[in-house]
Amino acid sequence: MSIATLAVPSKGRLRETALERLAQAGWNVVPPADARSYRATVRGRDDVEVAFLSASEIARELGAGRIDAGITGEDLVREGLADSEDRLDCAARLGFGHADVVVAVPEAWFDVETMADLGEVAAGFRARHGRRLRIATKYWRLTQRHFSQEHGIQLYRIIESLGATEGAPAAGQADIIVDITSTGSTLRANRLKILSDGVILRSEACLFTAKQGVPPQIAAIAARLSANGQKKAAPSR
Ligand SMILES: Nc1ncnc2c1ncn2[C@@H]1O[C@H](COP(=O)(O)OP(=O)(O)OP(=O)(O)O)[C@@H](O)[C@H]1O
Ligand SMILES: O=P(O)(O)OC[C@H]1O[C@H](OP(=O)(O)OP(=O)(O)O)[C@H](O)[C@@H]1O
Repeated sequence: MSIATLAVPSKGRLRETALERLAQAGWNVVPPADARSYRATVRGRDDVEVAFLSASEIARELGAGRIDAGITGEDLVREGLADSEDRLDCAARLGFGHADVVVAVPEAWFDVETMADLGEVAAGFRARHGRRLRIATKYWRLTQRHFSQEHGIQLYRIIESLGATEGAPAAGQADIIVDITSTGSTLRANRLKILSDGVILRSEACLFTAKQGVPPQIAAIAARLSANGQKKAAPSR
């Protein structure tokens, strides 16, 4: 059997739980002897190699076909790769790292509750303000798809935001935002509200694989992770 490569987040909020879930499914990742190394092994297995990469690098490496599987956030895969739905499968939803990618507008926009309302605002924006509606986000691909393809809204400008996106409207850098939210407290603190049909993606950590040519050892761990995830989602009474 040839060696399959599985990528796991090297840092950040997904790393520890990803390693825990793998261990529960029977794969104990053995940390590399040299802490600076980004390669590790799985105890008792010589048919798997573990690569520690950042969560967004995992999406890129899956897209490039350089790894057989990777645990990362669905938002990073859908945003990072143009054709991810055609090429990659979420082979196991892992039940952690939950975050929604949402469209949020200032709470003070009382008349704007839906994407259709926002479309009307966008259409009249230039006439009223002399410029297009500005959307601060780092999710430009998901934003374009949601606004242009799904809701037919074409008149807007994306302002690239790499941090503190929720602060952009108050700072006058943008009018509205597209960002992830988990507890909602950052949106509330910045007096932003989610549109009723403004949830673009409900993301969680997943084990991603290519749609075709999945090595058998990866298919096996995906099935165990998936079964364990379902047990967690529906605890017995
Ligand atoms: N409250 C949250 N804030 C940000 N990301 C969250 C939150 N909850 C879950 N996530 C998920 O965690 C993932 C990002 O993890 P993390 O922030 O550790 O990586 P990162 O630092 O963004 O990665 P990289 O270093 O590659 O940019 C995303 O898939 C995101 O959806
Ligand atoms: O809905 P909430 O629970 O408030 O979480 C959402 C916030 O958490 C994340 O930021 P974080 O402070 O973790 O920094 P990051 O953007 O660097 O990940 C994210 O970018 C949001 O701003």
